[in-house]
Amino acid sequence: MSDTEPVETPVHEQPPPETRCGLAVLVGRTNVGKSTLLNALVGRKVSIVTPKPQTTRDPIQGVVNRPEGQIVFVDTPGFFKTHANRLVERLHERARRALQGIDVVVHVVDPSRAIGPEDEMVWEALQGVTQPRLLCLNKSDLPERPYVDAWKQRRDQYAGWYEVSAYTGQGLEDLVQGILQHLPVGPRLYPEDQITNAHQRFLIGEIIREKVYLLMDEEVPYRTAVEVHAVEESRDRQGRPMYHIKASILAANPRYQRMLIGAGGRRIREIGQAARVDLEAQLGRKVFLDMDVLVDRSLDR
Ligand SMILES: Nc1nc2c(ncn2[C@@H]2O[C@H](COP(=O)(O)OP(=O)(O)OP(=O)(O)O)[C@@H](O)[C@H]2O)c(=O)[nH]1
Repeated sequence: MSDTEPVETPVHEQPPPETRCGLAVLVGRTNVGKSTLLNALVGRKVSIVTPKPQTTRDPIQGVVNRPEGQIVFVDTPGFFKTHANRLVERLHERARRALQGIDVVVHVVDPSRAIGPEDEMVWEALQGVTQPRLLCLNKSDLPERPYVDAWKQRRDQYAGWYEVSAYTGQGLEDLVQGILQHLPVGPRLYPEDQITNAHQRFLIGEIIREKVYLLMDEEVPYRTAVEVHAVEESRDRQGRPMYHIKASILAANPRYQRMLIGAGGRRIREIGQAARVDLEAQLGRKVFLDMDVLVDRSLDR
Protein backbone atom coordinates (compact mmCIF):
# COMPACT_ATOMS: atom_id res chain seq x y z
CA MET A 1 0.00 0.00 0.00
CA SER A 2 1.56 3.28 -1.02
CA ASP A 3 1.33 6.51 0.90
CA THR A 4 -0.43 8.11 -2.00
CA GLU A 5 -3.38 5.73 -2.10
CA PRO A 6 -6.52 7.77 -1.54
CA VAL A 7 -7.99 7.53 1.93
CA GLU A 8 -11.61 6.51 1.89
CA THR A 9 -13.76 9.45 2.88
CA PRO A 10 -15.92 8.57 5.86
CA VAL A 11 -19.59 8.60 5.04
CA HIS A 12 -21.10 11.37 7.09
CA GLU A 13 -24.70 11.27 8.13
CA GLN A 14 -26.89 13.73 6.30
CA PRO A 15 -27.03 16.92 8.34
CA PRO A 16 -30.50 17.37 9.84
CA PRO A 17 -32.69 19.63 7.73
CA GLU A 18 -32.65 23.26 8.78
CA THR A 19 -35.63 24.16 10.97
CA ARG A 20 -37.18 27.52 11.69
CA CYS A 21 -38.54 28.23 15.14
CA GLY A 22 -39.83 31.22 17.00
CA LEU A 23 -42.68 33.11 18.57
CA ALA A 24 -45.74 34.34 16.75
CA VAL A 25 -48.61 36.36 18.07
CA LEU A 26 -52.18 36.70 16.85
CA VAL A 27 -53.45 40.24 17.26
CA GLY A 28 -56.71 41.83 16.27
CA ARG A 29 -59.82 43.36 17.70
CA THR A 30 -62.25 41.27 19.73
CA ASN A 31 -64.35 38.64 18.02
CA VAL A 32 -62.35 38.33 14.81
CA GLY A 33 -61.70 34.68 15.72
CA LYS A 34 -58.21 34.67 17.26
CA SER A 35 -59.00 31.99 19.83
CA THR A 36 -60.82 29.84 17.30
CA LEU A 37 -57.92 30.21 14.92
CA LEU A 38 -55.40 29.28 17.58
CA ASN A 39 -57.39 26.16 18.41
CA ALA A 40 -57.63 25.24 14.75
CA LEU A 41 -53.90 25.76 14.23
CA VAL A 42 -52.82 23.93 17.35
CA GLY A 43 -55.40 21.22 16.77
CA ARG A 44 -56.82 21.13 20.26
CA LYS A 45 -58.70 23.32 22.61
CA VAL A 46 -56.14 25.56 24.28
CA SER A 47 -57.93 28.84 24.44
CA ILE A 48 -61.48 29.51 25.47
CA VAL A 49 -64.12 30.36 22.90
CA THR A 50 -67.26 31.95 24.19
CA PRO A 51 -69.70 34.42 22.70
CA LYS A 52 -68.61 37.10 25.17
CA PRO A 53 -65.95 39.49 23.89
CA GLN A 54 -62.61 39.99 25.58
CA THR A 55 -62.35 36.58 27.14
CA THR A 56 -58.70 36.10 26.30
CA ARG A 57 -56.85 37.62 29.22
CA ASP A 58 -53.62 35.71 29.74
CA PRO A 59 -50.99 34.98 27.15
CA ILE A 60 -51.65 31.39 26.21
CA GLN A 61 -49.19 29.34 24.29
CA GLY A 62 -50.03 26.89 21.58
CA VAL A 63 -47.36 25.10 19.59
CA VAL A 64 -47.50 24.05 15.95
CA ASN A 65 -44.99 21.52 14.66
CA ARG A 66 -44.11 20.87 11.06
CA PRO A 67 -41.10 19.18 9.46
CA GLU A 68 -39.97 22.71 8.53
CA GLY A 69 -39.97 23.94 12.13
CA GLN A 70 -42.02 25.03 15.10
CA ILE A 71 -44.27 27.99 15.79
CA VAL A 72 -44.94 28.96 19.39
CA PHE A 73 -48.05 31.10 19.59
CA VAL A 74 -48.50 33.62 22.33
CA ASP A 75 -52.03 34.96 22.48
CA THR A 76 -52.97 38.62 22.13
CA PRO A 77 -51.24 40.82 24.65
CA GLY A 78 -53.84 42.69 26.72
CA PHE A 79 -52.48 45.93 25.35
CA PHE A 80 -54.48 45.58 22.16
CA LYS A 81 -57.72 45.50 24.08
CA THR A 82 -57.32 48.91 25.67
CA HIS A 83 -58.64 52.09 24.21
CA ALA A 84 -56.93 54.17 26.85
CA ASN A 85 -54.29 55.92 24.84
CA ARG A 86 -54.56 56.72 21.20
CA LEU A 87 -51.54 58.99 21.01
CA VAL A 88 -49.70 57.54 18.06
CA GLU A 89 -46.15 57.62 19.45
CA ARG A 90 -47.29 56.06 22.72
CA LEU A 91 -49.24 53.45 20.81
CA HIS A 92 -46.16 52.58 18.80
CA GLU A 93 -44.00 52.47 21.88
CA ARG A 94 -46.43 50.23 23.74
CA ALA A 95 -46.77 47.94 20.76
CA ARG A 96 -43.01 47.66 20.50
CA ARG A 97 -42.76 46.82 24.16
CA ALA A 98 -45.67 44.38 24.14
CA LEU A 99 -44.24 42.56 21.15
CA GLN A 100 -40.65 42.38 22.30
CA GLY A 101 -39.21 38.95 21.67
CA ILE A 102 -41.91 38.07 19.14
CA ASP A 103 -40.74 37.04 15.67
CA VAL A 104 -43.91 37.34 13.60
CA VAL A 105 -47.12 39.27 14.16
CA VAL A 106 -50.29 37.92 12.59
CA HIS A 107 -53.00 40.54 12.33
CA VAL A 108 -56.32 38.71 12.25
CA VAL A 109 -59.31 40.56 10.81
CA ASP A 110 -62.93 39.74 10.10
CA PRO A 111 -63.83 41.15 6.67
CA SER A 112 -67.52 40.43 7.20
CA ARG A 113 -67.57 43.48 9.46
CA ALA A 114 -66.73 47.09 8.66
CA ILE A 115 -63.28 48.28 9.64
CA GLY A 116 -63.94 49.93 12.99
CA PRO A 117 -61.97 52.08 15.44
CA GLU A 118 -60.62 49.02 17.25
CA ASP A 119 -59.27 47.62 13.96
CA GLU A 120 -57.75 51.00 13.20
CA MET A 121 -56.07 51.13 16.57
CA VAL A 122 -54.46 47.72 16.09
CA TRP A 123 -53.48 48.63 12.54
CA GLU A 124 -51.94 51.89 13.68
CA ALA A 125 -50.11 50.26 16.60
CA LEU A 126 -48.61 47.70 14.22
CA GLN A 127 -47.11 50.47 12.11
CA GLY A 128 -44.68 50.97 14.98
CA VAL A 129 -43.30 47.43 15.12
CA THR A 130 -40.32 46.14 13.24
CA GLN A 131 -41.25 42.47 13.02
CA PRO A 132 -42.80 41.05 9.86
CA ARG A 133 -46.58 41.40 9.91
CA LEU A 134 -48.94 39.04 8.17
CA LEU A 135 -52.54 39.91 7.40
CA CYS A 136 -54.97 37.09 8.04
CA LEU A 137 -58.46 37.55 6.59
CA ASN A 138 -60.52 35.10 8.65
CA LYS A 139 -64.02 33.66 8.21
CA SER A 140 -63.60 32.91 4.49
CA ASP A 141 -66.43 30.38 4.88
CA LEU A 142 -68.96 33.22 5.23
CA PRO A 143 -70.84 33.95 2.01
CA GLU A 144 -70.74 37.72 2.56
CA ARG A 145 -67.46 39.41 3.41
CA PRO A 146 -67.88 42.89 1.95
CA TYR A 147 -64.71 44.33 3.52
CA VAL A 148 -62.20 41.97 1.90
CA ASP A 149 -61.18 44.59 -0.66
CA ALA A 150 -60.86 47.32 1.94
CA TRP A 151 -58.33 45.16 3.79
CA LYS A 152 -56.54 44.10 0.66
CA GLN A 153 -55.91 47.75 -0.16
CA ARG A 154 -53.68 47.80 2.92
CA ARG A 155 -51.71 44.73 2.01
CA ASP A 156 -48.53 46.70 1.16
CA GLN A 157 -48.07 47.17 4.88
CA TYR A 158 -47.78 43.44 5.42
CA ALA A 159 -45.16 40.85 4.50
CA GLY A 160 -47.95 38.57 3.29
CA TRP A 161 -51.68 38.08 3.44
CA TYR A 162 -53.81 34.96 3.79
CA GLU A 163 -57.47 34.11 3.36
CA VAL A 164 -58.43 31.55 5.98
CA SER A 165 -61.34 29.98 7.76
CA ALA A 166 -60.72 28.86 11.32
CA TYR A 167 -63.98 26.89 10.97
CA THR A 168 -63.24 24.86 7.85
CA GLY A 169 -59.45 24.93 8.00
CA GLN A 170 -59.24 26.53 4.57
CA GLY A 171 -55.95 28.37 4.03
CA LEU A 172 -54.52 27.43 7.43
CA GLU A 173 -51.61 25.43 6.09
CA ASP A 174 -50.58 28.33 3.85
CA LEU A 175 -50.68 30.59 6.88
CA VAL A 176 -48.54 28.14 8.90
CA GLN A 177 -45.99 27.96 6.09
CA GLY A 178 -46.04 31.76 5.74
CA ILE A 179 -45.33 32.22 9.45
CA LEU A 180 -42.56 29.59 9.39
CA GLN A 181 -40.82 31.41 6.54
CA HIS A 182 -40.44 34.47 8.73
CA LEU A 183 -39.09 32.69 11.80
CA PRO A 184 -35.38 32.57 12.52
CA VAL A 185 -33.44 29.42 11.73
CA GLY A 186 -32.94 27.40 14.89
CA PRO A 187 -33.83 24.28 16.81
CA ARG A 188 -37.31 23.59 18.16
CA LEU A 189 -38.02 25.44 21.40
CA TYR A 190 -40.16 22.62 22.77
CA PRO A 191 -39.57 18.92 22.21
CA GLU A 192 -42.39 17.70 20.02
CA ASP A 193 -43.57 14.99 22.41
CA GLN A 194 -43.62 17.15 25.54
CA ILE A 195 -46.08 19.69 24.31
CA THR A 196 -49.11 17.89 25.66
CA ASN A 197 -47.78 17.92 29.22
CA ALA A 198 -46.60 21.50 28.99
CA HIS A 199 -50.06 22.69 28.05
CA GLN A 200 -52.13 20.42 30.20
CA ARG A 201 -52.36 22.78 33.16
CA PHE A 202 -53.11 25.71 30.92
CA LEU A 203 -55.83 23.72 29.28
CA ILE A 204 -57.36 22.67 32.59
CA GLY A 205 -57.30 26.22 33.96
CA GLU A 206 -58.80 27.56 30.76
CA ILE A 207 -61.63 25.04 30.77
CA ILE A 208 -62.56 25.94 34.35
CA ARG A 209 -62.32 29.64 33.53
CA GLU A 210 -64.57 29.13 30.53
CA LYS A 211 -67.28 27.71 32.80
CA VAL A 212 -66.98 30.71 35.11
CA TYR A 213 -67.52 32.94 32.08
CA LEU A 214 -70.48 30.93 30.91
CA LEU A 215 -72.21 30.52 34.25
CA MET A 216 -71.59 33.85 35.97
CA ASP A 217 -73.08 37.18 34.98
CA GLU A 218 -71.45 40.36 34.00
CA GLU A 219 -68.51 41.64 35.97
CA VAL A 220 -67.64 38.59 38.11
CA PRO A 221 -65.67 36.62 35.49
CA TYR A 222 -63.48 39.60 34.69
CA ARG A 223 -62.40 39.82 38.31
CA THR A 224 -61.58 36.16 38.83
CA ALA A 225 -58.72 33.87 37.99
CA VAL A 226 -58.19 30.14 38.17
CA GLU A 227 -55.22 28.42 39.71
CA VAL A 228 -54.57 24.75 39.07
CA HIS A 229 -52.55 23.43 42.03
CA ALA A 230 -52.12 19.78 41.16
CA VAL A 231 -52.94 17.24 38.49
CA GLU A 232 -52.35 13.75 39.81
CA GLU A 233 -52.90 10.47 38.09
CA SER A 234 -54.86 8.00 40.15
CA ARG A 235 -57.18 5.02 39.64
CA ASP A 236 -60.89 4.69 40.14
CA ARG A 237 -62.50 1.77 42.01
CA GLN A 238 -62.39 -0.35 38.88
CA GLY A 239 -58.66 0.37 38.50
CA ARG A 240 -59.08 2.65 35.50
CA PRO A 241 -56.70 5.59 35.22
CA MET A 242 -58.18 8.94 36.15
CA TYR A 243 -57.03 12.43 37.06
CA HIS A 244 -57.37 14.03 40.44
CA ILE A 245 -57.29 17.78 39.91
CA LYS A 246 -57.01 20.36 42.65
CA ALA A 247 -57.89 23.92 41.64
CA SER A 248 -59.05 27.21 43.11
CA ILE A 249 -61.16 29.93 41.67
CA LEU A 250 -59.72 33.21 42.90
CA ALA A 251 -62.21 36.01 43.45
CA ALA A 252 -61.31 39.68 43.75
CA ASN A 253 -63.30 40.20 46.97
CA PRO A 254 -65.56 38.40 49.45
CA ARG A 255 -68.72 39.52 47.60
CA TYR A 256 -67.60 37.82 44.39
CA GLN A 257 -66.49 34.83 46.44
CA ARG A 258 -70.04 34.50 47.84
CA MET A 259 -71.52 34.85 44.36
CA LEU A 260 -69.22 32.17 43.00
CA ILE A 261 -70.08 29.79 45.82
CA GLY A 262 -73.82 30.52 45.59
CA ALA A 263 -76.58 29.56 48.03
CA GLY A 264 -75.65 26.32 49.73
CA GLY A 265 -72.66 25.96 47.35
CA ARG A 266 -74.97 25.52 44.37
CA ARG A 267 -73.07 27.78 41.98
CA ILE A 268 -69.62 26.32 42.55
CA ARG A 269 -71.09 22.83 42.18
CA GLU A 270 -72.58 23.85 38.83
CA ILE A 271 -69.27 25.28 37.64
CA GLY A 272 -67.39 22.22 38.86
CA GLN A 273 -69.83 19.83 37.24
CA ALA A 274 -69.67 21.61 33.87
CA ALA A 275 -65.87 21.80 34.04
CA ARG A 276 -65.57 18.13 34.96
CA VAL A 277 -67.69 16.99 32.02
CA ASP A 278 -65.61 19.08 29.60
CA LEU A 279 -62.32 18.04 31.21
CA GLU A 280 -63.22 14.37 30.89
CA ALA A 281 -64.05 14.88 27.22
CA GLN A 282 -60.81 16.80 26.58
CA LEU A 283 -58.51 14.59 28.63
CA GLY A 284 -60.16 11.29 27.72
CA ARG A 285 -60.27 10.09 31.32
CA LYS A 286 -62.47 10.26 34.36
CA VAL A 287 -61.75 13.34 36.43
CA PHE A 288 -62.18 14.08 40.10
CA LEU A 289 -62.21 17.85 40.43
CA ASP A 290 -61.54 19.27 43.88
CA MET A 291 -62.23 22.99 43.71
CA ASP A 292 -62.66 25.84 46.17
CA VAL A 293 -63.20 29.59 45.93
CA LEU A 294 -60.63 31.86 47.57
CA VAL A 295 -60.25 35.63 47.77
CA ASP A 296 -57.24 37.15 46.05
CA ARG A 297 -57.11 40.88 46.73
CA SER A 298 -54.56 41.46 43.99
CA LEU A 299 -57.41 40.97 41.49
CA ASP A 300 -59.34 43.85 43.07
CA ARG A 301 -57.74 46.71 41.16
N1 LIG B 1 -68.02 31.86 10.30
C1 LIG B 1 -66.91 31.85 11.04
N2 LIG B 1 -66.94 32.24 12.33
C2 LIG B 1 -65.79 32.20 13.05
C3 LIG B 1 -64.57 31.78 12.48
N3 LIG B 1 -63.62 31.89 13.43
C4 LIG B 1 -64.23 32.34 14.55
N4 LIG B 1 -65.54 32.51 14.33
C5 LIG B 1 -66.56 32.98 15.31
O1 LIG B 1 -66.27 34.32 15.67
C6 LIG B 1 -66.58 34.56 17.06
C7 LIG B 1 -65.38 35.10 17.78
O2 LIG B 1 -64.39 34.11 17.85
P1 LIG B 1 -63.23 34.09 18.96
O3 LIG B 1 -62.28 33.04 18.56
O4 LIG B 1 -63.81 34.05 20.33
O5 LIG B 1 -62.64 35.56 18.70
P2 LIG B 1 -61.44 36.32 19.43
O6 LIG B 1 -60.86 37.20 18.41
O7 LIG B 1 -60.53 35.35 20.10
O8 LIG B 1 -62.22 37.15 20.50
P3 LIG B 1 -61.69 37.79 21.90
O9 LIG B 1 -61.29 36.65 22.79
O10 LIG B 1 -62.88 38.51 22.39
O11 LIG B 1 -60.56 38.69 21.53
C8 LIG B 1 -67.07 33.23 17.62
O12 LIG B 1 -68.49 33.23 17.59
C9 LIG B 1 -66.50 32.20 16.64
O13 LIG B 1 -67.28 31.05 16.61
C10 LIG B 1 -64.56 31.37 11.10
O14 LIG B 1 -63.56 30.98 10.50
N5 LIG B 1 -65.75 31.43 10.44
